[in-house]
Formats: sequence, C-alpha cells, structure tokens
Amino acid sequence: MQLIARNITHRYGGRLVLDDISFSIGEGEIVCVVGPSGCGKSTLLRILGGLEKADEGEALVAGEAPEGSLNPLTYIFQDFALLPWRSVRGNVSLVLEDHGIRGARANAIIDDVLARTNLSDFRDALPRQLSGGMKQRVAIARALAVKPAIMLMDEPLSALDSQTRELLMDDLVSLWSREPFSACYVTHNLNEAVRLGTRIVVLSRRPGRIREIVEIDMPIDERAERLVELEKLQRHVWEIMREEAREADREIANV
Ligand SMILES: Nc1ncnc2c1ncn2[C@@H]1O[C@H](COP(=O)(O)OP(=O)(O)OP(=O)(O)O)[C@@H](O)[C@H]1O
Repeated sequence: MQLIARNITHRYGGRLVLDDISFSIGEGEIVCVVGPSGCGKSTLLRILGGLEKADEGEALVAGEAPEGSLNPLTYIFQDFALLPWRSVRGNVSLVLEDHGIRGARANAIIDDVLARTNLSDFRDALPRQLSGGMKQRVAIARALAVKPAIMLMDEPLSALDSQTRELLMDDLVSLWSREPFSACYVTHNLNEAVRLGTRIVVLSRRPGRIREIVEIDMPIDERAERLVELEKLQRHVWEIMREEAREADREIANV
C-alpha cells in the first residue's frame, strides 16, 4: 500500500499552516519529515492518518493493505501512551482485543511482536518497571501487532536520552532489515532522519512548504558503516534548514 500526500494545504483560524505539500510513501519506505518547530509536521501526520481533514488537497492510499492488517495507518507517539496497570503483554493484547482477537491467535501475534522487539523476557513487567527505551519498544510492538501498512511516527525517540535513542535506532534498523516496514517519521533530529530515511522531506518555517526532498540512495542496514557519507548528507539538510530554524528559535525565545 502507498500513502500519498497530494497538494495538502491547511489553515488554523485563517492562518496558513501547511502549503501545497505533496510526496508519497511507497512500500518499505521510511519517509522522514523534518522542519523547524511549529512548521506543521504533527498536523501533516494527523492529516495523513485521517485524524484531521486538509482544507485543500488530500491524503490518499493506493493499493491493498497487507493481508490481516487490522489498522493500515497506525500511530506511534513520543510519550508511549501505555496503560500503566497493564503488563507489556497486556498492553499489546489490548489492540487485539479491540478487534475481537483473543486466545491462541492473539498469543501467536503477541509472541511474534515481542520477539521482534526483544521484549520476550519482559512480557509480564509493568510499564513503571521499564526504562523509557523499553516503553517505546512496547509501543512499537503494539503498533506491529495490528500489522500496519504504514506507521505514522511522531518524534518517537525524542523523549529518550541520546544513548537510548541510538539503541532504539539500531532496533528500528534491524526490524526494518528483517522485514521492511513503511513509515512517515516526523523528527527534529537530523541524525535520525539520515540514518532511517529513504527520503527526507524538508519543510520550511510557517507556513510549512516543501523546501527540498532529499533522496538517500543507501541501504538502511549499511548506514551505520558509512557515517562519513551520512554526516555529509546531514550537513546538507542542516544547511537547508539553518536560517529558518534560527528564526523559529528566536521567535520562541521572544514569547
Ligand atoms: N488544533 C489546532 N488549532 C489551532 N492551531 C493549531 C492546532 N494544532 C496546531 N496548531 C498550530 O499550527 C502550527 C503547526 O503546529 P504543529 O504541531 O503541526 O507543528 P510541528 O512542526 O509539529 O511543531 P513542533 O516541531 O514544535 O512539534 C503551530 O503554530 C501550532 O500552534
């Protein structure tokens, strides 16, 4: 299944927030969206997931979701959004219960996604017993359980310290290498964008317009070995963003 942003334009209270955004996410592609604070990244993700309707243009899906997909467009948020009274297993099973899946079928799915996210040994733990990184792994396992066609990831690693972020990035790379997934991945972190993105959509400051779409023609699972090239790419993206990020920073400081 493909997800296509077609000429998306959106306003809040008459103020233009997103202006004519077009790009597509094909199967197995991770499309990162970067841009200064307040440029409309989360709004764009909500429109792509159908939580909000664009004033003009639209988010389209093309093709079939994978067989057995319970929720073709599935969000992963920065704050994990786990139920504190449910175990790791219980948090994952919740999304299956919502679809009436219980018993042996649910167990098989849960075992699979916990193994894929290295959580099998933590199945009975409660969220408060887990580190931030582990909590986000649970949120990823929960998302995988519904077999999404495309994951909509809103700064999924930004609540984590830098070491944990590195570990989770490695996890996402190995998850993708074993079974490529598709995602729209919003981030402030350009290192994440160049490590994970098939392409990077760079948005301008308010209103969010596409400044450039940077294609990264390098297999995701080879990138950890090609850091010099990645650094060059990261510098290129930063050059595109620098002045606008500075403006956005000044504006926030002046509030
Ligand atoms: N529901 C809403 N009603 C009115 N204005 C909104 C609403 N949601 C977002 N905005 C405004 O729209 C603009 C874009 O917000 P959005 O959260 O999409 O940006 P962002 O790029 O994700 O920001 P950040 O990088 O800081 O997370 C901001 O100026 C924000 O204040």
